[in-house]
Amino acid sequence: MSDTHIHARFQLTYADFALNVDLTLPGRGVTALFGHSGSGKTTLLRLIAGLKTVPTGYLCVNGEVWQDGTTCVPTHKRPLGYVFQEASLFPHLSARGNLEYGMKRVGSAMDRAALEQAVTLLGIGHLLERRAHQLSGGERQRVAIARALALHPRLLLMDEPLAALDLARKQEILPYLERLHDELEIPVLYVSHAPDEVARLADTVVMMEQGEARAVGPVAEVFSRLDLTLAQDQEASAIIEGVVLSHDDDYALTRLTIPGGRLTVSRLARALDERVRVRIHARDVSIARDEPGTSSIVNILPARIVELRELDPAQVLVKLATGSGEQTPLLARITRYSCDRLHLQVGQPVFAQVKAVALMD
Ligand SMILES: Nc1ncnc2c1ncn2[C@@H]1O[C@H](COP(=O)(O)OP(=O)(O)OP(=O)(O)O)[C@@H](O)[C@H]1O
Repeated sequence: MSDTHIHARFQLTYADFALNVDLTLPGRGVTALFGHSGSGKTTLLRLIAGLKTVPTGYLCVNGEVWQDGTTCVPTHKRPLGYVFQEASLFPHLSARGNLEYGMKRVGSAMDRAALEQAVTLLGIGHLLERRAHQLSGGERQRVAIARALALHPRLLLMDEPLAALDLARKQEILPYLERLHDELEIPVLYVSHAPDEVARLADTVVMMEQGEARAVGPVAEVFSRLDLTLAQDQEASAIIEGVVLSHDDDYALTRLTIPGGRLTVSRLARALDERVRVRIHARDVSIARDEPGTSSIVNILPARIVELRELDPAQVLVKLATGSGEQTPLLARITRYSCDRLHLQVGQPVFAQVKAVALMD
């Protein structure tokens, strides 16, 4: 059976920094390289692109070895697309000119179908005759992504593609990026230090810390690990994948199916059966030992306590598992006082009261 993974093993030492990773990542979908500034995300991406090489490195992408002890395919021969923070378009060329310029480099290997598909995926058909300077930052970045995809890469690398954009431009481009994990057959490695972006776009997260991969796994799993800084942050939240089950137009509500259970949220402008990703902040979840009788809170979910972690003298973070098979992680941030008063313990069945659920877009 063919290998549908990315295997990447690199060790590198600079004067004040060392990178040491040995990763096996999915060969499809969006994998975020996530971490603080200086944790080594860009260095890792450059090693994967071959822009930086170390003699002991190993890289195999969906069964193709790009680097091992004897071979190191040079960057320009690696079938990859690279999107940088700033879209580096030629200002004197139109969007179309920029797309085709990239394709000329691959000569006979150029693939019109790939170009058409990239133009459609990024929604830039109506912008093709505009010069680069007549495009907004978000539109330029969409052209840059389409240009990378038009080369029919077998791996797409994106280094903080939204970092140079203001909030409005980010919102404009995010829906197009979201399509990447639904519609692209190739793997995408996406560098970001923004938890929101990662929660919304990525399937898998590699959490980088001081040159090492501190955690690797599905977004929902990594975001709910109490030993990682993500869960300890004020914005800590559980990420849940749901499917639209029904709408209640009378009360302006939508019911979602989530693994092993249901959630009710404000009316979503989404079709039935559509997949959605929601986040529930730890600060919006409280815990009751007994099933609350009359409550204004709509979502009261039976759950079990998986882990407790004291954040400071005042606060405790609680990891819960909800759903019939207890497969959906939830986080709750409560006072240490309440934790003691309720005698909360690992393994205990409780009720999670969810005050707010936010759609991830
Ligand atoms: N050519 C180099 N020589 C020496 N040190 C370097 C070199 N390139 C990067 N570094 C150092 O390696 C570390 C990791 O840098 P890197 O750019 O990979 O981090 P990052 O996680 O991508 O950060 P950011 O989010 O700020 O881009 C930093 O401390 C940086 O100063």
